[in-house]
Parts: sequence; structure tokens; C-alpha cells
Amino acid sequence: MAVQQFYLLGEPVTSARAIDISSNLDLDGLKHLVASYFAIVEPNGIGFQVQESALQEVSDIASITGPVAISIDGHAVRDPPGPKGLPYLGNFFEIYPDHLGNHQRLFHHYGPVIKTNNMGRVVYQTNDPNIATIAFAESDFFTKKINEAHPLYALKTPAAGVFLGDTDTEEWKIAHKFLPPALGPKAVRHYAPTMQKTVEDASKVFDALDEQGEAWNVYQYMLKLGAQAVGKLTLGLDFNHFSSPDAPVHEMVHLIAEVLSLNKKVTSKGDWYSSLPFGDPKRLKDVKRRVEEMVEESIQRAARGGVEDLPLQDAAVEATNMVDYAIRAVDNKGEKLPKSSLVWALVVATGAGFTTTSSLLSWLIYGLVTYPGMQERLLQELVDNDFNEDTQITSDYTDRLVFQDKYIKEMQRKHNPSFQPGRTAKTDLILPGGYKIPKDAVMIPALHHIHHNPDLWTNPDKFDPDRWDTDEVKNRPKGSYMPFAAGPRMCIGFNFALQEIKVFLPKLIYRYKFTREGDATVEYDPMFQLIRPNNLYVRAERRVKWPPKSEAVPSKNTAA
Ligand code: HEM
Repeated sequence: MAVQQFYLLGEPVTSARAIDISSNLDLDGLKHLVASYFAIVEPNGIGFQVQESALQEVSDIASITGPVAISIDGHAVRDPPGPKGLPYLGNFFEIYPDHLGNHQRLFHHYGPVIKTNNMGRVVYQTNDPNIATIAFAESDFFTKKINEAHPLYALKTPAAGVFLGDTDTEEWKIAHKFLPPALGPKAVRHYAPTMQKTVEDASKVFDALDEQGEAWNVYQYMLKLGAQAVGKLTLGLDFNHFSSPDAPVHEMVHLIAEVLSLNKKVTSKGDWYSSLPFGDPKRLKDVKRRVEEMVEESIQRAARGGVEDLPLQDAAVEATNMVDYAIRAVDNKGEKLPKSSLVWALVVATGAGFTTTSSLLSWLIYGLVTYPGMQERLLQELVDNDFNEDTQITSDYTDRLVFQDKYIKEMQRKHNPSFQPGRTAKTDLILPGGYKIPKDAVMIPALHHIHHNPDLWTNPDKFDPDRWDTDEVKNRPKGSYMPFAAGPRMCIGFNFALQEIKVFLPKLIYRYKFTREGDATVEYDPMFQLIRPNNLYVRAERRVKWPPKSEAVPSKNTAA
């Protein structure tokens, strides 16, 4: 057994630590051993050196007199770089209002891990797929722990378990056992007819707007549409969003959207702002309480779809909505989702459900009126697949819409609603590239910037659904595309979201021709938890004719 001194290159030599090297360790074994002492996340990136000469043999490393330096991927360890910023304000005005564009610029300038300071709140972000995957993995290094530095801090609600709670809690474990079956592929398939009925009912309003020759704000109507479906399928509630063109947004929907806006405002401006006893922070608390009350009332009112309790998987395919499911589902120990978790788990499913899908739906319509040829190609695919007003849309049917699938994928790459899921460092650690991250720091895998990283995507600013056919995209590095995040805390509602979109989009495109109203640059809302377009207006005109089937596609009535 030999004892050798090691220190991290970039740190003082006096920080060297003595490590016992057993005689039968090979180089890989030594890297793993050293990694465990210094919390180096990826041992394979470790190099050993003395005065700039690399050491490749364990015997040489063991026999050197004096400390051996550890490099990471050829680098000394360092703090993630970032702009210096102003006193008190930090980088706030270098980042807002166009935080997407400005972070893109910062990644370009400083590299794959950046550190910024927003009025005292330090934020680490990455556009590197490997580091993002490490952060999402829930490991000895990172977990979802919503501390003061986390973008969801002002919304933290341990009782919710999912989304607004820490991983290392009983509440998360329980909610994460009960909710996913109700949002799995089988369960959401039985929601398809309700989704279809929702968009069909909404067409009365879009028809009326067309008859009046009116353009409409896309986000406002997609908020109504997304919420109308989610309200029925999570809470069993009819929000009455399509009783007339001017029907108001239901109070619950309005308040949940306000919560997301308030949270972004409160958490973007540092700790001093979030602790103010008035203004946005106070309003946030009040609105949260009101939402809780409303969901509680709707749970009490919700009609049960049946009387008997059922095992989780059966309840998921039998239940008429998620309240019904949550009341009836029992796990294999005969236990139910506790009352203490029920209300907030359903608030989260409702809020996470409609805020995200309404933003994505808005971007999907944006794409129709912005990117040339998209609307025509999507419509042609429907015609070629014999779509008409009576088609019952099932997952078997949508599986045939190959171009629609690529269009949605590309939209979620380029205009994904979610952009800042955060994970918290459990210890002082060293990331690939040698970046030092202190315990309790929050690392944000910046989804928008991973999806626009030019090292991963050719011409990332170009909207190009056909890129999904290329080998480059098919063989992309792990972690290059994660619209729903990744790892144990990733989205559990993605089946629901994708199915809803795949039902809504054909119905809208087949019935209406969308055109852009106005030519102002479409702006996203910088003070919202999600990326949504603020000022996009369209006209949706009832189609009176449709293109013929493509020549290559045999008509249904043509004999083979
Ligand atoms: C376009 C649609 C959607 C997108 C882009 C999206 C994105 C995400 C992302 C990025 C996360 C991780 C958040 C974090 O780590 O902080 C997440 C979590 C979650 N999503 Fe979604 N989501 C979508 C739709 C939905 C829908 C429709 C539902 C439910 C009906 C839903 C329910 C949830 C829940 C409950 C979590 C928390 C899971 C946990 O904490 O373990 N999402 N979503």
C-alpha cells in the first residue's frame, strides 16, 4: 500500500489530500478512487500530472515524490464563468427581458456552464447534454430540492409531492406512485374521445369568430382550449370556455396562470424581493390559497364514476377523470393517496397540464402561420390519410401522421414551453470540464439552449421538421433533446400532452385555414414560468375545399 498526495489542478497545492493506493489498482480504479475523494462526477475525465507532464501508469503516480495534480478533461478546476455584473443588480439587466436570447449569447461567449447573478440570486445553467443528464439523474450529486436558489422556491408546496416538492420526501414517493398510472399511455388513450369532443365543441366559437371576420389572440384561446380539456380530465369540471366567443377564462385557470407569472417575477429578483410582505410575493401567497380552496371544493363536488375501489392500473383505465381515479385507486398494500396529498397533487396535475399544453398549442399555430409550407404539408397528410370531420382520432390513427409527428418534435425543440427545470447539488462537486459547483447550488439544464446548441444541432435556428429523418438527429448525443426533462423527476404528463396535441391539431388544421394578422414581431412573455407567445393574432377561416389526395397515395375508392 502506497500513500500519495493529490490535489485538484487549479487549487492550491496545500489543499492536497493523502490517499492510500493499493498495489493492485489499475488506472481506472485509481480514477474512481480519487473521484470519490474529491466528488468528481465523471472519473473517466480525470488526468494525473506533475509539472505539466501527464502520468499514465499507477506505478509512476505512486512513486512520485510530492503531490500529484488532478486535471478534469484536460482542464484545471474552475468556477463556471459568467459576466461580472453590477453591484446589487448583478446581471439582471444583461439577461432580462430577452432571457432566451441573452442566455444564448452568454453560452456562446462563456461555454457550456455559466454562472449569473440576478439581484443576489446565483444561477448556474448548462447547455451541455451530458451535464444536463447528470443533473437530472437523481444521484449522490444532484436531486430536486427546492431551496431558496431554486426557480420554484416561491411555489414550493411539500404536500403536492410532485412538481412542487423535493424528491427526498415521503410525499413525492407517494404522489409519484399514484399519479403516473393515470397519465400512462393506456390511461390517456381512454381520454381521447373527451379530448376530441372538447375541440369539436370549441369549433362553434372559432366558426363564430370567422363569421364575424375577427382575428383572435392565439394564447388566450389556446389557454381556454387546453384548460377546457384538462379541467374535464383532471377535475371533472366544465370551465365553460366555449359557451360563446367572449366566455371568460374560468377563475381557477386565471389564478393558476397568475401564480406562474407571479412566481417568475418573485424568483427572478432575488431573495430580498421574495420576502416582501406586500406586492407580488403577498399576492402569490393569497392566490395559491384561493386555488387550493377551489380545487378542494371541486373534489368534494366531483361525481364519482363508480363505487368500487380498484388497483392502480385498473382505476387508471376505468376512471372518468383524475379526481375519480385518485379517490378509487388503491396500491398493492390496499392504501390510497392520502387526503393531505390529494388536493395539491390535483392542483399540480391541472396547472402543469394546461399551462404547458396551451403554450405548446400556441407555438404550433405560430408555426402554421410563420414557417412556409407547414400548414399545407400537415393538411395534405390528413387528406392522404382519409381524414374528415367524422374521423375518430385514435392513437393508431395519429401514428400514421408521420409528418405531424416530426412537426411537433421540431416545435418542441425550437419553441418548447418549459425552459428551466432546476436540480440542486447535494455536495461540493466537480463537473465534466472541471466546473466547480458548491453544495446547495441550483443547476438549470437550460432546455431551450440545449435545443439550440450548435454543437448538437445543425443550423439550430432553422425550423426544419425534416431534420428528424436525418442520421445526425437519429444518432444525436444523449440528452440533446428533452422537452419533458429527464430522469425520475421528468414530466409524468407527456403522454397526455402529446395525445391532446395530436387530437387537437388535425381537427383545427382540417377545419380552418390559419393566417397571421399583423406583422409585429411575435414576443414571448419574459415574466412567465413558461415560454408563451404574447402578441400572436390569427384569423381562422373555415375551409370550403381541400386539396386532392397526393398522386402516390391510392384513393380509398380506387380498386387496388
Ligand atoms: C407540452 C406539455 C408539457 C411539457 C413541455 C412539460 C414539461 C415538464 C417538465 C420540463 C417537467 C420537469 C419539471 C422540473 O423538473 O422542475 C415536468 C414535470 C411534470 N409534469 Fe409536465 N409538461 C407538459 C405537460 C404536462 C401535462 C399535460 C401534465 C399532467 C396532466 C404534466 C404533469 C407534470 C407533473 C405532475 C410533473 C412533476 C413530476 C414530478 O415532480 O415528479 N405535464 N413537465
